[in-house]
Amino acid sequence: MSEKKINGAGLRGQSAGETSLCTVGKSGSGLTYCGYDVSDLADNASFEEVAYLLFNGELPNVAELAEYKAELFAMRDIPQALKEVLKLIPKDTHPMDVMRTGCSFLGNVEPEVDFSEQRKAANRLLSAFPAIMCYWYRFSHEGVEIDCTSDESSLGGHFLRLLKGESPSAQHERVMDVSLILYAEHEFNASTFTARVCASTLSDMFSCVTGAIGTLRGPLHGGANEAAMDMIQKFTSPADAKEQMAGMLERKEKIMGFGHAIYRTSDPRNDIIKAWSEKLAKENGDTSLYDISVACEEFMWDTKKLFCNADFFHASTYNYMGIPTKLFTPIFVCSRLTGWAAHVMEQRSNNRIIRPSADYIGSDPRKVTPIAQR
Ligand SMILES: CC(=O)SCCNC(=O)CCNC(=O)[C@H](O)C(C)(C)COP(=O)(O)OP(=O)(O)OC[C@H]1O[C@@H](n2cnc3c(N)ncnc32)[C@H](O)[C@@H]1OP(=O)(O)O
Ligand SMILES: O=C([O-])CC(=O)C(=O)O
Repeated sequence: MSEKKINGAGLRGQSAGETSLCTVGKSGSGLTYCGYDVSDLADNASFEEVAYLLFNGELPNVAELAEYKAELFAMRDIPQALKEVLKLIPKDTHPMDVMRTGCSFLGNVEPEVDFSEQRKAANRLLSAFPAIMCYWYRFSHEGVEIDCTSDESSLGGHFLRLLKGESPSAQHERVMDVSLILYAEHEFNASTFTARVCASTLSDMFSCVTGAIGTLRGPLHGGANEAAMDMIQKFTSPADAKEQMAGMLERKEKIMGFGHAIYRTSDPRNDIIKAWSEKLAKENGDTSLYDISVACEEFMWDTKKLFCNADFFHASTYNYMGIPTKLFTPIFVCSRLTGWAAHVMEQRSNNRIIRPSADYIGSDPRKVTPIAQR
């Protein structure tokens, strides 16, 4: 294999278009949605307000939010045909593959016929994703065919209710809301860029989102929250974490949940989700997972100057809320759908097909040797 080239690889540092949705590593705490700092939104808004903001460019007033939530509420159930498809998917399938199939199938039975339906398609997916995930999970793991509707007023609460079959505590509902806000949007990250490339061919919303789900699945992107959980669960104590991580670095293994393509010294989402992890740990009475996570953070900073990204403390936070590890990345999907769909709409509003060039590094021109002589 040729030596790895870093300069210019991964399009790093190159602008690939314009957006009015988000800045990363520029102003405020380092992450803004439509001009609002993410920490301000996490403290003072709900996920539905953030979804409205991303789709409309402005935060809703009381009446607009009530109307929007009623619209989402009415679309939470999924068609029977989709339930039948979900029932066929085996238990050991990765839930991200279930989300991908669920999204794609919904696009079969409720297609976005033309772009005048783009907002409806986006809201439909936003409302239906918790049901797609939980219907499959509860059927394949517990043999239960759940009711996909609930009277929980927030999408985060609705998801927890479908997952556990009971109303979540106000605190768990709030943590889920904050988590969904933190994951909602992040400029031209890999999955969003996938969605925009797909949109630039004038494809439909369901295709754009299906492609984005496949991209988010990888452990270098959204899949890192699940991978981080798998890692910290293996550590028996803070000291053991440091020792084992030293070995991983020596073997040149990637430590999931650390580092970032754009941020250089910290990810502004980390402080927020880390504080919730600590709060939940104390209330849980067993802080060991949190303490191990803090040891990992210290070790990575001291040895490599690498910091926790949004995914790392999400692992312990979700774990303290009793969420199964394999559903961590699908929750990211439920949130990031808002960013993806907003970018699809933005791409469509000023479109040119995305088609960069490549530097050719292959063979010089040559002739085909007849097959018998090769
Ligand atoms: C919500 C999100 O998607 S946030 C990202 C989630 N992903 C992860 O947590 C996976 C772990 N992290 C990584 O793999 C990387 O930091 C990425 C993919 C996030 C960013 O990749 P890049 O932009 O190439 O990172 P960057 O240029 O800062 O890294 C350069 C070097 O730092 C080191 N490095 C960066 N992150 C890590 C890490 N987590 N563990 C060990 N070494 C690392 C590597 O030596 C890397 O060089 P190499 O992989 O080419 O040998
Ligand atoms: O921006 C990135 O490259 C990855 C990321 O943090 C995100 O998508 O939230």
